[in-house]
Amino acid sequence: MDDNVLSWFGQASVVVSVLAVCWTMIWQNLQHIHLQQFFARNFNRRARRLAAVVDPYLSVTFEEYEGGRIKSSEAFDEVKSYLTTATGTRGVRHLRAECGGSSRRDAAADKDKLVLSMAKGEEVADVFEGATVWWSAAAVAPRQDAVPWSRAARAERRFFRLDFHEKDRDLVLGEYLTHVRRKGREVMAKNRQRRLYTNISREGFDDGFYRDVWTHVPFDHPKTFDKLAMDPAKKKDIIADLDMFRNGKEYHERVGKPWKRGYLLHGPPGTGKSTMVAAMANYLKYDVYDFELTSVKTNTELRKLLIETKSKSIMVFEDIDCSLDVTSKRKTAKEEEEEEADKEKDDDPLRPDKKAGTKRSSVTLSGLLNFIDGLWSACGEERLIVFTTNHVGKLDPALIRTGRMDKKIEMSYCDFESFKFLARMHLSDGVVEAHRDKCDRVRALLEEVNMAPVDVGEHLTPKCPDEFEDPGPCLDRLVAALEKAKEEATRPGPQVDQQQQGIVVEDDKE
Ligand SMILES: Nc1ncnc2c1ncn2[C@@H]1O[C@H](COP(=O)(O)OP(=O)(O)OP(=O)(O)O)[C@@H](O)[C@H]1O
Ligand SMILES: [Mg+2]
Repeated sequence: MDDNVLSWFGQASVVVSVLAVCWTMIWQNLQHIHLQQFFARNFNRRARRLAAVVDPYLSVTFEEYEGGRIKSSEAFDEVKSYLTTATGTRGVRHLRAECGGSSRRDAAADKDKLVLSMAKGEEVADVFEGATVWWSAAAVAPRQDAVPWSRAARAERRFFRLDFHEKDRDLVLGEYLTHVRRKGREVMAKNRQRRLYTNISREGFDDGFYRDVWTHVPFDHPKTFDKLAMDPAKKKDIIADLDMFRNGKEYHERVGKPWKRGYLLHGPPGTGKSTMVAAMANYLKYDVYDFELTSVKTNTELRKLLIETKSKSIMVFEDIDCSLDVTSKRKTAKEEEEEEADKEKDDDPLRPDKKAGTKRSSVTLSGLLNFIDGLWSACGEERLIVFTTNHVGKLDPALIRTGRMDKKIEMSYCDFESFKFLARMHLSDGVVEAHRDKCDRVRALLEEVNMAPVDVGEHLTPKCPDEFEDPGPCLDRLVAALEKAKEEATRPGPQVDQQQQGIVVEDDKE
């Protein structure tokens, strides 16, 4: 009996083994005629059908970051803005409030306006052409095992989720989402608060892929072109150039050029370079990204900052000659690679020799050149890059060649036309005519000595309420200051730089 059972088991195991081998061979051959996929597909379809019966709802998520957290998602921002509309927040019990129009020049009603959106964990229903959809705001908590110095891993991942019935699939994924994005963009334009961004330095704990590579305040600079003293023809020329740029989408597409333009503003201190940037931003209604290069440690970090800038913006590099070595002989690619690797090591917070508080800008000239017109410079559109400097002669020619800096504007000392403009702005419209003698004296002195508009403006500023009524003392102060400057300039010793009067605009047309 025992022997029989054993032999039966033996035979059965042989049969099973043979069957297994046969099945493997047949299965492998079936792959060639795609039957395996056919079975798999059929099975999946059945599983999906079963799931659809149990749960007929589909969902779409809109994550805050795309491209491996490199770039914030436009779709996320559009959905967020869409959900701030009355439809988007109806029935929501917990709302988030942010300031709307905050400009000093906004009407009082706009100034008090709050933009309301739903808080995390809330859900809201929306109806579109008879279909009901549900939006919810959620966030995934940071990983518990996240390395302490990795901000990306430590930051929560926010997203919006859209749920809808399968029968509305085409309507929702087609028309509804297009409607949401379009409406969201409209709301963004309406609530748009212009911003001044800065890249603050985070010593140690920063891997750069954090959502806050830029921090910002509302951009509320009061300077406009009609408050900027300069040759009217030159001003008109700059404004026309900005208009051409703003309306140049089609042109840039046609010639296959990234939609950006470089401006170099150079001239002595106090001649209005930074003021010009503010006037440009106000004219174009763009945001301003103020690049503090001394806080940027590597070329890679500079690229991350570039990626995180938005369209319709001005990227400013103030005093570029002071921020990094733009005059040195360029290094070989290998030298730069080694230097970059060294800096990456320097940034490691766990490095024992890392000294807190040591600060250095290690962006190289080639890093900056790549920033301006390398491959990455084409991500994003409608952006101006502005460099300002007091010493244009110190800059490497490659940095300011046409294509990188398309328009070069020299800001110079005050001439008589600029003086008249400043006098009318600071004092009154008829001041030049009412004080002809004093103004003639100013004219003669301005032909002999250099004075920056900032100083002329300071002397002309009334120092007490009476001086608004009688601007004579302001003009006297200016005459006295100019005479003193003339005396100092004629005294034996180092010669004062006699720069060309007025504001000179050189234009490198493409
Ligand atoms: N051309 C100008 N028209 C009107 N105001 C001017 C002009 N130039 C300078 N100012 C005034 O002088 C002040 C300083 O100007 P601004 O900061 O623009 O000079 P800058 O050229 O950027 O100087 P720096 O080279 O030191 O950075 C500002 O408050 C501005 O209002
Ligand atoms: Mg300046």
